[in-house]
Amino acid sequence: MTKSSNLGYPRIGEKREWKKALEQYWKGNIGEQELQTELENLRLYDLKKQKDLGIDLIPVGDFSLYDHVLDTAVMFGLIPERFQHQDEKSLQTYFDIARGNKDAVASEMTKWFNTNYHYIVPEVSSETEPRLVENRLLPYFLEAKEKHGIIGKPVLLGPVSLLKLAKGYENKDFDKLVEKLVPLYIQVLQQLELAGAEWVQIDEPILATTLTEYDINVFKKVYQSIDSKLSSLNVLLQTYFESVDHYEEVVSLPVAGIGLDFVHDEGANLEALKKYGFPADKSLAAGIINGRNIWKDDLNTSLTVLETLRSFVNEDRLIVQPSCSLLHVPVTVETEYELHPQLKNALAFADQKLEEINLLTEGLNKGRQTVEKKLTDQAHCREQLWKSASRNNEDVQKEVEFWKGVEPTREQHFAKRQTIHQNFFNLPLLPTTTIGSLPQTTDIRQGRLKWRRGDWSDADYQDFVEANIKEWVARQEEIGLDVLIHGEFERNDMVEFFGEKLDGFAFTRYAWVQSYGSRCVKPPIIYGDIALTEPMTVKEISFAQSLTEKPVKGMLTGPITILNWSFVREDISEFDVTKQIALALQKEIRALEENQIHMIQVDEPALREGLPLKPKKQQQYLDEAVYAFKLATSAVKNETQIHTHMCYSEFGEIMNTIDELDADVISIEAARSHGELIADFEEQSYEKGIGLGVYDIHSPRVPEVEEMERYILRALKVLDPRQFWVNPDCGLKTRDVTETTEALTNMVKAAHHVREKVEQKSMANKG
Ligand SMILES: CN1c2c(nc(N)[nH]c2=O)NC[C@@H]1CNc1ccc(C(=O)N[C@@H](CCC(=O)N[C@@H](CCC(=O)N[C@@H](CCC(=O)O)C(=O)O)C(=O)O)C(=O)O)cc1
Ligand SMILES: N[C@@H](CCS)C(=O)O
Ligand SMILES: [Zn+2]
Repeated sequence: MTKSSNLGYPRIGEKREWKKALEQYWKGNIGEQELQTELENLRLYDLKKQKDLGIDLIPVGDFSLYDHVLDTAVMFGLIPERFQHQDEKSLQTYFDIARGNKDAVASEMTKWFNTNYHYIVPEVSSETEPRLVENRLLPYFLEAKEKHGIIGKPVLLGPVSLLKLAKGYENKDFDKLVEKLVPLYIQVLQQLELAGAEWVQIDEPILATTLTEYDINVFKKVYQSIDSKLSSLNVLLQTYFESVDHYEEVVSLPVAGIGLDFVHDEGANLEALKKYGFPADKSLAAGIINGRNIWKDDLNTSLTVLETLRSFVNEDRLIVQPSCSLLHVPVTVETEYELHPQLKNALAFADQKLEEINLLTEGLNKGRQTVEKKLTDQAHCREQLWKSASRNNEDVQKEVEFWKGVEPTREQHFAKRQTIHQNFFNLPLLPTTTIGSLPQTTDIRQGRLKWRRGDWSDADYQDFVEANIKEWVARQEEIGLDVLIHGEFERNDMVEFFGEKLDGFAFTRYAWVQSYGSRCVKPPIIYGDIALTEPMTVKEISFAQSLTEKPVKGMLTGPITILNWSFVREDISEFDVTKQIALALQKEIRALEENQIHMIQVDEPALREGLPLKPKKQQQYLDEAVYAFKLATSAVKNETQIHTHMCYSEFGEIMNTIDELDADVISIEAARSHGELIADFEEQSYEKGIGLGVYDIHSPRVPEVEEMERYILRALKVLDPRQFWVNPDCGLKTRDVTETTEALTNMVKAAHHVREKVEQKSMANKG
């Protein structure tokens, strides 16, 4: 019999119970015991649901109190030195590493491969001595067994991926560190074996990236050692997000099962399997349902792929599963009462995906005819949406066609624009600004809720938003910032907000997905052709500008970020969707200019995240990203200064692309990654305006003036003061009013101190 399996279930709960419990705990409103009880209830509910949905191999230990990479690091004693004096098993230490405390900065946070999920980067030095602090999988395994009679499949991030994702050690010490970790992994696995586990899923997502022969040899050694120490426990080596480059070697690793993604990378894993076969003594866990999108699957095609796989793999050794953990999709479509039925019928979130897996497994085990009717019904639901009028907006399609082959370019080169901007804005050296959002307090979110529920009229809500803008324009002036922002108070999220305003997007009520820690996002759904029907941001930004003599930066989200942070239709290319978004933004930018907004920031924080994992696909993606950004931003007047912003990714390798965007100023996160980005500018020259974040906005800690001064001075070792801007790492929506006011006041002081130093130096040089 073929089995069904899941790789990971969303941890946040149907109504974000997880997030609410965590935040209540952090605020001190509930204690640790209450938090743990709340989370246990949630876990047990989710386990039961998966069991009821008919899943044979249910993951345990995929749950986390913050992030699974942090869990694995802490479990093996990979605790940053600055937290080592704290109790290594305490919840306080765990959360402090993730969030920082008043004495110590948090660990870096970065994107989990090409997703909008962020993990906490483990800090490992060449001298680190890992040790098993506690086997955190064991209680999860026992809980599932005792409470629901489920023999769960513990999930664990593998040692090679863990170290590849970590930072702080020299490459030459990689082997040595892996060797130290392996016996600890073995201990964990042996304890699970003893407790009765039959399968364990070891995630090695790094196998879907490009690795060297050397790395592959490390894999061989690691899994050989693990295999030699286990007797009954079956190791399932799990890969996801792309195909594996070294197919033959990967499937030959000494493990009981291999998990492969049969959804992404245009069937490359399937091709490799057909060419090289699959070892007869291993199980194949076939990732056949897309864990990254929310569309109902084309089950007919998937069943055909599975039937092909079955001709290579014995039916008892075939496992049907999603392509990756369901962490990246919302929990259930059931509660989306307000969606148009045509759209709702075409959607599958985590629970519906598990139903699809069950159905495919049944189709394999009992024959296609037993599920034929359900397959036909599902195909019909898909077709209804596919051929709907929303996908046929002729005006939009003609405009996209018109731009084909046209290279959008600004009228003047940067050097000329720079002079025009200097005269136009007359900003001081090291101008200070922020990234766009200001604190989204409970008061603001409650106000929006009242408006959405109809307790407030549109006019009430508009007055409320304007009152906040007014208060904060005054506060920004008082603090002494040079370039102001309106604060994004009217926005629930930087992508969802635009999705709500543009044609072709649908938005949901509960379809949340974890982004980092307790923070969630509700990606809008791009189901049709995208069009701008009326200006989206002009009212609030013009209002802010009317209150001050200082420039107010208009604030938009860029085409690639809107694309990457939405769930996207699959009937046309992503590039065509991006161009539709870019053309809508082009119109919005024109409207802002017509309303006297001369500085416009077009955020692209997801540009780097979306970089394909396979190098062969990267250049095309980057070219398309540049094209879309320029399509949105190039048609502006010479005096208009275009800004962009990026955060929480590795930027070194895309510096050329950043330059090609031709934005006049870019602000990039740098402080949370502990200043690492500055080194990239030692190797590469960059001439346009740039603000490297001088403080981490994800930590409640308010940085001192001197600390930020040091950041600025460090950056000025490699960047010219005439190009440098002073700003935080990212938007301030997650911070409170006091923290924000204090931190920005300190930031402005730091900028002024350095400005004076630079001016004195320049005078001295002239003298
Ligand atoms: C910059 N980042 C973003 C990413 N992705 C995005 N799509 N958006 C981003 O901004 N990826 C990279 C980073 C990740 N950073 C963040 C930062 C902050 C958040 C965040 O704060 N998320 C909020 C949800 C925001 C939101 O939509 N809020 C709604 C309110 C929804 C709600 O909870 N309503 C309640 C009632 C209101 C209440 O009582 O508070 C309800 O319906 O019950 C709004 O403002 O209207 C979060 O809470 O997690 C995300 C990513
Ligand atoms: N303008 C946005 C960018 C976040 S990446 C903000 O400030 O929140
Ligand atoms: Zn940002």
